[in-house]
Amino acid sequence: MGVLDDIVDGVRQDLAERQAAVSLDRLKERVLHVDPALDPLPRFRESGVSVIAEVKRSSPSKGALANIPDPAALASAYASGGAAAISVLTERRRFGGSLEDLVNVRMSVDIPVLRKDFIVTAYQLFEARANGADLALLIVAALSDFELVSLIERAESIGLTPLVEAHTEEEIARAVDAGAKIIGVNARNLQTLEVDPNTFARLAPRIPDGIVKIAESGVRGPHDVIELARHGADVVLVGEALVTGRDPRLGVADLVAAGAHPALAHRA
Ligand SMILES: O=P(O)(O)OC[C@@H](O)[C@@H](O)c1c[nH]c2ccccc12
Repeated sequence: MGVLDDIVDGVRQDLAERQAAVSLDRLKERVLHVDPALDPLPRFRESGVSVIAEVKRSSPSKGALANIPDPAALASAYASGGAAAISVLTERRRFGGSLEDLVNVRMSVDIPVLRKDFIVTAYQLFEARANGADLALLIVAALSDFELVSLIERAESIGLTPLVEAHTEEEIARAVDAGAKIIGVNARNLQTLEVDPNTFARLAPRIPDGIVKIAESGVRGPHDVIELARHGADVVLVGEALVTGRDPRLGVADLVAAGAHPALAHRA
């Protein structure tokens, strides 16, 4: 069994506890009363590479990365550095996240917020929206085609924008067929946790025009952003380099600056 299956097992156990505590009907009721979701697409489609900055305490590959006593303060710093959106890891066992982190980040910024988790049921989408998320991650490798299509449709029906993550050519085809409007190419293989820095360059040509292309994982700094821009990235999603870096605001600002000149960068 790969790492992904292990993680999803743990996620299902935690989920069962939350489902016992809060009914789906209760969540649906809460969804009716939250502020409407923000649409991230216009900003993602602007010229230049947008940056999604991630609140990430630890990871299965590296263990503890950063303390992050105040995720809201970190998110505000990211926003003032020019982030287009904030990603919040809400998975508890391996990433040290929580829905509370999501709520705190939501209250501190007015840009779109992504719930980054291992979403396998509609319940988690309602949770995401009830707690203020604007986007939700859907990982192709963790879902059947039927689940993927259903979760995309359900997400959109409650105003959540799905970010559909793929790591192989086949997964990209599945994401496209399922109707994804935003595809994240994860350079990390979630079964082995290895990062292949060429993944985006290799797979981006398989993503049809009109679909937003996000390069995820292993982005270390401005140089990588320029390289990914040359290969057609609209957005980069960065966690580790920002949470372990010196200054989150400046860290984001440097990445944004590197991605700001696509006219030059795209001329591969
Ligand atoms: O910390 P990095 O290497 O910058 O990566 C961020 C993000 O891509 C990574 O956290 C991630 C991508 N897809 C995921 C799915 C689940 C959990 C985490 C992830």
